[in-house]
Amino acid sequence: MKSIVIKCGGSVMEELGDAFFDSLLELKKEEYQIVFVHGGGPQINSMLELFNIPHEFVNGLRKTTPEVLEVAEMVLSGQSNRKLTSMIELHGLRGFGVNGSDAGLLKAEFINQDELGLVGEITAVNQSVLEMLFNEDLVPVITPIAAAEGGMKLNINADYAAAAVANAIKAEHCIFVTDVKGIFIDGNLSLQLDADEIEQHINDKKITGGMIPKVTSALNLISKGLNSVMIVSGKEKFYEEGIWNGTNISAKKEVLT
Ligand SMILES: Nc1ncnc2c1ncn2[C@@H]1O[C@H](COP(=O)(O)OP(=O)(O)O)[C@@H](O)[C@H]1O
Ligand SMILES: CC(=O)N[C@@H](CCC(=O)OP(=O)(O)O)C(=O)O
Repeated sequence: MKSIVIKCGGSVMEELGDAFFDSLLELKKEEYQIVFVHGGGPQINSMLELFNIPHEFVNGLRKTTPEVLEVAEMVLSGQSNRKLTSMIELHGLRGFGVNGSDAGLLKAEFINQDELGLVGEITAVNQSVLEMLFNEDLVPVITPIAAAEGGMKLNINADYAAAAVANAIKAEHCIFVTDVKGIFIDGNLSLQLDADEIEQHINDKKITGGMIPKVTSALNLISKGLNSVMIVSGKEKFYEEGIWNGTNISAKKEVLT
């Protein structure tokens, strides 16, 4: 069975349109098993501001106190997951929302508790939960909250969560859906970038902020043998008749002859 992991960022969640879902249905027709992992960073920020809870990011990861975790889970699981799962359902697929901490789907350990608080990295993915959903032709929609030892929950960056799922199920593709068409360098969309170029662009501060966890995850996946990783926009068709629109991340750039 071939599968595809689609990470949908909070930046674009409210703007997903028919074009995005047309691409999704095309992939479904090609018999890909689809798995969603979603974010919701901007929505968590808004809710924290509403509650007057200070928020802070360290290297692109949210510093997560117990209070922040409660709001993050409420927004991710209660709002972002619900919205995305409903939209998937409305567009003809059968979405099934699941929190990463349910049934040990995502297991994690602390990254650096002193610096980041309740933030984790995924150590294991319980594939039997996903297989059960695949067997029922359901599309899992996973919230990036994971279970740690002792029943504690940890907040996971959604890009990292998507990469961990793609790696675990040996997906053919991992697609990072965001609010831009792909990676822009000096104002131009890059159709393909390799590991060396990405490292250079990060050093030169041409790839910054929320794009860094995406490219880091992408390179990690490529190094583990995943077939293709793309950064695409959720505002348009990202796949049509075998053609991907966006930035392809590769280990080494193909030399076109
Ligand atoms: N070189 C780049 N090309 C395109 N976007 C970039 C680049 N460097 C940083 N970004 C930023 O990354 C953002 C996407 O990441 P993020 O806001 O975390 O989205 P998401 O919620 O989809 O994960 C873009 O909106 C853009 O502001
Ligand atoms: C640890 C950490 O940073 N977790 C993220 C989880 C959501 C996320 O990653 O959402 P986007 O994909 O929309 O950025 C957060 O709390 O914002």
